[in-house]
Amino acid sequence: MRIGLGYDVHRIAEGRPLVLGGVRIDAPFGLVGHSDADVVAHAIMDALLGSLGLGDIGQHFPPDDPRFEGADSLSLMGEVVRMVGREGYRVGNVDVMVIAERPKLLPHVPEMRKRLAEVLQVRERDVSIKATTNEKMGFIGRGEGIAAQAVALVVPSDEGRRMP
Ligand SMILES: Nc1ccn([C@@H]2O[C@H](COP(=O)(O)O)[C@@H](O)[C@H]2O)c(=O)n1
Ligand SMILES: C[C@@]1(CO)OP(=O)(O)OP(=O)(O)OC[C@H]1O
Repeated sequence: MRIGLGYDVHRIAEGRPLVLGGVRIDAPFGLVGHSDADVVAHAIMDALLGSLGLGDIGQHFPPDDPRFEGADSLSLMGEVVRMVGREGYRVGNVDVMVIAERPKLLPHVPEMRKRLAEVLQVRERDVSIKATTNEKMGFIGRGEGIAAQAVALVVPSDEGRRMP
């Protein structure tokens, strides 16, 4: 079993879509990025890559590469899951902390878990998404950005899956 850590942050702007954990959230603002700027997906991808010493997402999906302009981060995550598979591992579980002053994310967590579990090829209970505000402090507290932290465990592919 191996563990990895991921972190990402994107700036908030009006007129951009807000996509978190693969879910389009109705909000008067979104996140700025070359891709869809899904910080939750990006933090998980970096945690998975880190668990196996495979570098970071920028190495695999360069932010200046036109192929990734407006990219759906869940489809990039699918590629990372395949990389994990090629190393002889599968995803065990992931745990994510989203730091956002607004909007309220709790109502969207079940859908995020569902979408992420499909791509990560795990049970929904193996995808944990938690949210916190920054108590109005700093750039997140002022509503200038949203950040996410993730840890991921990967286990050898031939290790049996525990029954639900
Ligand atoms: N964007 C957010 C932030 C927080 N939550 C939920 O509210 C709880 C309290 O947050 P505090 O920052 O005041 O501790 C938190 O535990 C989450 O359940 C949320 O849904 N969306
Ligand atoms: C996935 C990528 C692709 O451009 O997304 P970005 O929106 O540029 O986001 P960032 O977290 O700054 O860098 C990761 C990139 O590899």
